[in-house]
This record gives sequence, structure tokens and C-alpha cells, in this order.
Amino acid sequence: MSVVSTITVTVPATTANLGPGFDCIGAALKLYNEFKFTRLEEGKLTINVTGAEAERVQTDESNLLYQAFVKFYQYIKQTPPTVKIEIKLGVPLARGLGSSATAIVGGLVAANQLEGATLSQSQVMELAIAMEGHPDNVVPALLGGCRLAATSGAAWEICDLPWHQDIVPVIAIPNFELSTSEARGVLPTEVSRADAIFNTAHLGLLLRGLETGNGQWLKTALQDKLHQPYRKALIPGYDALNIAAVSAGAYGMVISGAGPTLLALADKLHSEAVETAMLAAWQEEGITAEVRSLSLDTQGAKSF
Ligand SMILES: Nc1ncnc2c1ncn2[C@@H]1O[C@H](COP(=O)(O)OP(=O)(O)O)[C@@H](O)[C@H]1O
Ligand SMILES: N[C@@H](CCOP(=O)(O)O)C(=O)O
Repeated sequence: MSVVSTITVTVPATTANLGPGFDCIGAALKLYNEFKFTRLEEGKLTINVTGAEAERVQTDESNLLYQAFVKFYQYIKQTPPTVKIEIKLGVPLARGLGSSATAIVGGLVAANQLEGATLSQSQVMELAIAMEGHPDNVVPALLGGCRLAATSGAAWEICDLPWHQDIVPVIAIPNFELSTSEARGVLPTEVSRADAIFNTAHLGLLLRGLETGNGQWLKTALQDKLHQPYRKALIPGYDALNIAAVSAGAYGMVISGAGPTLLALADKLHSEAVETAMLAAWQEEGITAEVRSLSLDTQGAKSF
């Protein structure tokens, strides 16, 4: 492929962890950020952002999308070109829906496409994981679907996880932010053997529950002892939404990524009732939220 002057990349939101899969599984959702890069022959970096909360995104060299773009050129040992960047935000910022992953993947994929696909998809993926520090949001953002990532030394084994068509992700996005670094800051550095065993068993059950749609398995599987017990205090209304979602027929509820968005899994018959119940529960806490059912994105980052 040849070097090009303009590229547009769309990258899906993600919901990472899915309860017991802390830092190793995540799914891409049909909700997107769009990034357009245009090479400039002269002038300086310009970044234009549109969409909800656009004013919260940096428009200088500290912009995460641009940092990922530069990282690509550092990797191939070249000077980055001057570019104009246009960002259309569809993924809410700092809500646990992988906005940072979209920026990292978007910057790397755009640079790679501008340079004629110099790097393989695996190389781009490894750069993205190294930048984000964990694989569970950048991997589905890049590849789509529900993905498990396991490391083997420096290399990564990525597994595409079957997701039964009747399982609907219902996401409840509150009107407040929670940065991933703050939500990681409350986690203990060591866990007990009992908690490690608990999560190992529940993750195994989750994978089979997602594949088969077995509601009984999902109900048990969506429990976690590694991150949610510590993080839920950062999310007012967590217990009330959990009770509301399950009472309305959800299999269970978890924190999406590092939060504060909450994710319920339900079957198609109950997803609407679950949406209504979660919204009402947050309203009772005095919190404005947006609640919607989404489907899985299966394509990941796309460029054109
Ligand atoms: N589209 C974007 N362009 C540039 N930077 C972004 C974009 N989206 C997110 N970011 C950066 O990532 C930060 C949010 O990252 P993080 O706390 O990990 O939340 P999230 O759970 O949404 O990934 C934002 O405050 C911003 O600095
Ligand atoms: N495993 C990470 C996932 C963070 O995802 P994000 O969508 O909040 O960026 C964590 O739980 O910290």
C-alpha cells in the first residue's frame, strides 16, 4: 500500500472486565468515535473536536489520540508529519466505555494507514496494549467482538469469545466522570487465594454462559472479588441499580470498565424493563443518566 494524505478511522466503545474478567476480557459496542487525519505541508498541529463534552478533550500535543499517533512514528523511527485532526465524539469521556482505548487505537491505526500499513495488526495491537497498560479495552476496540487476552511472555494470545445472540448489554451512563487511574488507585496490590480462586471459577463460568446464553450460569458468573468490591463506593447508587436491574429480570449487573457506567446483561424479553428500572434507580439517587441497550460491534477499528 502507498502513503496517503487523508485517513478517517472509526473505533468502537468497549465494555471491559464483564465482572470477573478484570484486565483480561472486554467487548466492543456499537457506539463510535471518528477520527480524521489530514497531512499538512506547512503550518502546525490543529485539533478540532465536536460532539458531547468536546471542550473536555485536549487540543494540543497532550491529546491522547495525537500521542498515540506520535508513538507509531517513534516505533518506526520516523518524524511524524504535521497533521490536522478532526475528532467526532460518540463515546462519552471517562465513563468506563473505553474512550481512552478509542484514542489510542485511533491514533495508531491512522498513522499506520497514512504510512501504507507498514505494521501488521498484531504490531499495532501490541503498541496499543503497551500504551494503555492492559489489553481488555484496546483489543476489542481494534478487533471488534468479545475478546480474551492472555500474555505469554512478551507475546499476546487473543481469543474471540462467542456471545449468544439473546444476551443484550444494557448500559447505564451517569452524568459524572470517573477516571480509570482513580478507579485503579483504590484496588489492593495483593489479593487472597480465596478471591483468586473465586474469580478463576466465575470467569470460566462466564465464558460458557456467554457462549450458551444459559441464564443460571450468567447469574452466578457475573460476580467478582478483584475490583468491584473496592470500586463500588466510587459509584453512588451502585447497590440500588443492581437490585433494580436484577428485579427487572437482568442476569446481573457489573461495572463497565473502570466505571462509573454500569452494565447489565439481560435477555431480549427483559432488556427494556431493565433499562427503565436502572434509569429510575439513578433518578431516585438524584443522578441524571442515559440508559440504552446496545449490540456488539464485530468489526473493530475501520479506516477509509
Ligand atoms: N477522543 C479522544 N481524543 C483524545 N483523548 C481522549 C479521547 N477520549 C478520551 N481521551 C482521553 O482519555 C481520558 C479518559 O480516559 P479514562 O480515564 O481511561 O476513561 P475511559 O474509561 O473513558 O477510557 C480523557 O480524559 C482524555 O484525556
Ligand atoms: N481493566 C481496566 C479497564 C478500563 O476500561 P475503561 O473503559 O474504563 O478505560 C480497569 O478496570 O481498570
